[in-house]
Amino acid sequence: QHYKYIDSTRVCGIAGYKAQVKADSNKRLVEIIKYIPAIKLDIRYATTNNFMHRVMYRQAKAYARLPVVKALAEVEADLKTRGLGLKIFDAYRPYAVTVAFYKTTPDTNFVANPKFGSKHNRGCAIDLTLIDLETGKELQMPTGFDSFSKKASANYPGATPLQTANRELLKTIMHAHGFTVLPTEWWHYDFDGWRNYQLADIPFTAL
Ligand SMILES: C[C@@H](N)C(=O)N[C@H](C)C(=O)O
Ligand SMILES: [Zn+2]
Repeated sequence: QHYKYIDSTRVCGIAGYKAQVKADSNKRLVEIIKYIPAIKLDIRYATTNNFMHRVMYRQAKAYARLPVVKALAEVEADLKTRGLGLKIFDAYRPYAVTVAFYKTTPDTNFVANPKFGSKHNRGCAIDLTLIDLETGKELQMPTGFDSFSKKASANYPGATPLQTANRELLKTIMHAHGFTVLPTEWWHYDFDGWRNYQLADIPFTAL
């Protein structure tokens, strides 16, 4: 496979991925819901309700590397004691989708540069928010998902006290379990060990 923005040796396809998993089973991309059954999914890129206004995924599924999902399970357990849960908007994202995003929205504050790829392409980034377990409703945050604006900044100072408290609670719990927030997007978290995982361009249907 030839890529416009990156040397193709830096992006693995299904054969390379299978070889990596054979050598190290922690490299597996696993379906998050199989490990965290109570998690809610709203996979926007499998719908037209996203900034591309196009269906980008053929399946509404969320995958991530096994250690990422184990860390997320700890987050979920921690939140459960507070009556809260998680809703996922996106997780592993094939590299080709990042390229498509960048072609329409070449703003690297909000869309990864395909020259470097996204942590999503490594199966090491999650876009998510908090929900109330009793009502199933999202907690109020400063903006909606993929609102590409200054208000989406992880430290935006102008949100209401409730929105700020919710955003900061998410940040505190995610940071305690090995994730770091993206400064420009309150909903995007990178797994701290992301360097150990290669960029991948494998459709969900092949996993
Ligand atoms: C597109 C948005 N949801 C996102 O994930 N942005 C970051 C910067 C990325 O593409 O990695
Ligand atoms: Zn993201």
